[in-house]
Amino acid sequence: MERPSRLLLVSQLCIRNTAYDVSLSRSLLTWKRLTSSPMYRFRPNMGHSVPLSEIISVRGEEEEGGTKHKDDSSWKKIKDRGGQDSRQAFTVSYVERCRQHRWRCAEVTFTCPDTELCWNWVRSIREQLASISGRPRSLLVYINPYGGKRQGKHIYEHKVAPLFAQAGISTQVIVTEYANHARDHLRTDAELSNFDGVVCVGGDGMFSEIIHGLIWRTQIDSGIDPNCPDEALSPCSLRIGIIPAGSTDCICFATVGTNDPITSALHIILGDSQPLDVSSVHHNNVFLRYSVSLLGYGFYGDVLSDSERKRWMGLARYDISGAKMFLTHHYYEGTVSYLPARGAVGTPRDSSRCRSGCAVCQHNEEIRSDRAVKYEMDEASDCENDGEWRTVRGKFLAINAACMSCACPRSPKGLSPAAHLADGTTDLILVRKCSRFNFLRHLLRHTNKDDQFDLAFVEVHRVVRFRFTPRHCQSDSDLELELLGNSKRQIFSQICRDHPACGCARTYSSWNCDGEILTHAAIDVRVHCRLIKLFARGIEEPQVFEDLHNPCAI
Ligand SMILES: CCCCCCCCCCCCC/C=C/[C@@H](O)[C@H](COP(=O)(O)O)NC(=O)CCCCC
Ligand SMILES: Nc1ncnc2c1ncn2[C@@H]1O[C@H](COP(=O)(O)OP(=O)(O)O)[C@@H](O)[C@H]1O
Ligand SMILES: [Ca+2]
Repeated sequence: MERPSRLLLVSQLCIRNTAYDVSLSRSLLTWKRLTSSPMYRFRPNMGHSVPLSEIISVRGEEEEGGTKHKDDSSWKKIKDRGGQDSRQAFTVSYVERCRQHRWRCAEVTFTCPDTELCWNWVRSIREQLASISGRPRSLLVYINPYGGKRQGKHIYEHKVAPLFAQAGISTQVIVTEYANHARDHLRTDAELSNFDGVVCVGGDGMFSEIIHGLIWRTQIDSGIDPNCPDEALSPCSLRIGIIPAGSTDCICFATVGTNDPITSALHIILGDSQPLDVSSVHHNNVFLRYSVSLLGYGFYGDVLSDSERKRWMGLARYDISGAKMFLTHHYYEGTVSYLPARGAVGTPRDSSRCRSGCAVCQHNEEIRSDRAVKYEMDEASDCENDGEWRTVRGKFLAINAACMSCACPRSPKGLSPAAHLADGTTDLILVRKCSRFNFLRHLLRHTNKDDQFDLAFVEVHRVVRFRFTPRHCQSDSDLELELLGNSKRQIFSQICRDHPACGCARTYSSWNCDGEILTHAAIDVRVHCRLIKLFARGIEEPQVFEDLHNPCAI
């Protein structure tokens, strides 16, 4: 057969005793059934192509009596029915897309007429895989054994470790022994130069530990003071992988489209890279925390504070605390000041969504860096000089900021469906005091197709920085009246008296910062564009023809 110059290898090989034309180029592995067989002459021959970038591994294979013995180091002979060595075979593992953004590892075994040809195929595919840049060879893995349903260790050992081993990735695994173990290890002890990335097995709280360790370490190594809210932070070079094993798994869901451990492991193996915006939170020029997903005061802060006392309930704690906080219907008074995102493409009310290779994120990153070069100053001073602070005062049921959509199984479109992962902005959502019925309408819209912002008491702004100052003394007698005024409300105030720690009679709420409680109510928040990178690629648009050929997708 004539070999076109762009192809590295072309051969006739067999898949399950059927002959195929198989070719390898620098970007694709393709196999197409030979049509010479009369049996197949009248059937469509679509062929199958796998991008090299989606091949996980190639290995030699030995089949004996129906049992496969796998050997990664070399190809092996396949015995025919009479036990004679007759053919050689190799198996290619690759990514197959299933429903709802899930990926699986598919395999195809090619048998070859002779040893040398088989060796040639294995070697050529391995050479091409080795030339792909960005695939991790060595990872530092932290497992929270107590996250979510306490399945972190099991998930890692049974679903993830075998895939990493298959892809030739070496790992150092640390099962955490206490809260902030991973954060502190990353801050000071970990020898990071030995690794191409860090993986966390757990939920949003565990991921938060990892970013706090990595960002802090990067700033200290770069001589940057993390306590100064105006400092431009240095981006982290190590990528982070999330194996979801938590309760909400919002960061994984919003960056991959699913909270499936195998899918996440495959994104890590392929070496995907997705930059993420990070907000820094300060109080009186003292650093408090970083946030990548939800920063919520009022409703979400109260739900988290209440749910932490119900950890023993597992995942149901958020539903119970959510219902309770909805009934208490607490509002908080204060002032929100914000700096709108200037010149950025996109608004929180857009119908388009941030997807893999998002043009809005790319555009906004370009204008941001152009502006930084033009003014020769860091982003903050640039914005502060040119931007115009706006102020909103009032009584709020919730003040939320979402750096990303915050999509999660509980709310598949998220808190701010049109927010972007890496555009340098956060969506500031202000839910003013309203009736319980209206608040319920707003909440329910997080779970259906209706627009949760299309309500008179909700406003949303795309911002690069904001501050919140709570009203210091609750002199307003409204609150008392709300709680004690009529018999119906006394029922709710009773709930509060029975649970004094729930904060129902307080002036202040706390902030829910990616699932961690911040007790300071007055905060200064600034978005740092693309401060960290994940082993992810953003949510992929469904492929139109994918389902026709892929049994796993149907
Ligand atoms: C009547 C139906 C109401 C449905 C409202 C649904 C709105 C859900 C939006 C959820 C956004 C979640 C953003 C992510 C938050 C997580 O960081 C945090 C901690 O997660 P984890 O570490 O995995 O436990 N989760 C929460 O704060 C839970 C919020 C649940 C609110 C009901
Ligand atoms: N070994 C440990 N023991 C106790 N807490 C831990 C441990 N490792 C991590 N944590 C803490 O557990 C909290 C919840 O973890 P996470 O993995 O996010 O689970 P969930 O999604 O169920 O909240 C985080 O705040 C994290 O700091
Ligand atoms: Ca963003």
